[in-house]
Amino acid sequence: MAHTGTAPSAPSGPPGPSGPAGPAPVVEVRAVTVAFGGLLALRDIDLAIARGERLAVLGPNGAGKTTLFNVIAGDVTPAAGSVVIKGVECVHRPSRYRPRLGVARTYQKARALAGLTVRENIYLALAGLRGRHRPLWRTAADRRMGEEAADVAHRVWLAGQLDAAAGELSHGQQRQLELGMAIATRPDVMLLDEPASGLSRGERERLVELLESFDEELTLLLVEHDMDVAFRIARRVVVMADGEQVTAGTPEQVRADPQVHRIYLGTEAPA
Ligand SMILES: Nc1ncnc2c1ncn2[C@@H]1O[C@H](COP(=O)(O)OP(=O)(O)OP(=O)(O)O)[C@@H](O)[C@H]1O
Repeated sequence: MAHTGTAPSAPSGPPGPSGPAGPAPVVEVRAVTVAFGGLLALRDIDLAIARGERLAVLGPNGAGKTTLFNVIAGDVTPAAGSVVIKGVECVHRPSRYRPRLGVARTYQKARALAGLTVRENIYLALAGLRGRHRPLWRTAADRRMGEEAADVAHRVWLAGQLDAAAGELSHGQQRQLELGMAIATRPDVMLLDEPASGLSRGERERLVELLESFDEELTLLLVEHDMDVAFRIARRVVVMADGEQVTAGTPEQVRADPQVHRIYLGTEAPA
């Protein structure tokens, strides 16, 4: 079985319900196998994520990172295994069920509607949270929604852009809006799909600072190609290759692991 490590708050004992080993993980992936035809994209993967963890999944192309992410997000149903979120078995529940369990995700490609303002896009996320489908002008007339939207924008450093069209924002600001639309759903767990992709160096720096500013109770799982970004955000890093875990540990441990250098970077670890 490919163990991808145990959450730091539950250092001993198998992943499972709350007990002497510590609080139950907020997300548990148990013995998950995903097959695409004859290809095993994930092989018997276990992963336990504690509340408030900052976890990055790294690995070369085709390692299975996105597939693991999609299994947790409910976009891929495994051939075997289970996904338990806050104690609820949800491997066969579709992705639209995840927000009810406090799980939000971001996408590599911006999902915000370019013709709407930052405020209006956040309204859409807030309305989705409440399961309401009502015209935007009615939402805009709701003072409490207005205050909430302003608060969300403030939390993702877009307070000054509330009335700007999403399509006119810089790439980095669009990523901030994407995070804001996820934050608006008041998640316990945020799944970040390559949050740094396509960003300039300065924008990546800002992204790291923004993610570090989030409430420490918020659990972050990111799949990221940019090792620098991943190592700075994550407190634990899981490295995958060929659908299996290669290693897991703190960024320092993973950075120094010769296996990682061989398999992931194709080089030897620096002396
Ligand atoms: N929908 C699919 N149908 C068939 N094969 C797939 C599908 N999705 C992924 N795969 C295959 O599963 C394996 C794992 O892919 P996955 O996208 O999870 O890897 P990854 O680590 O995210 O790679 P990358 O960094 O390139 O995105 C790859 O061999 C990929 O070609």
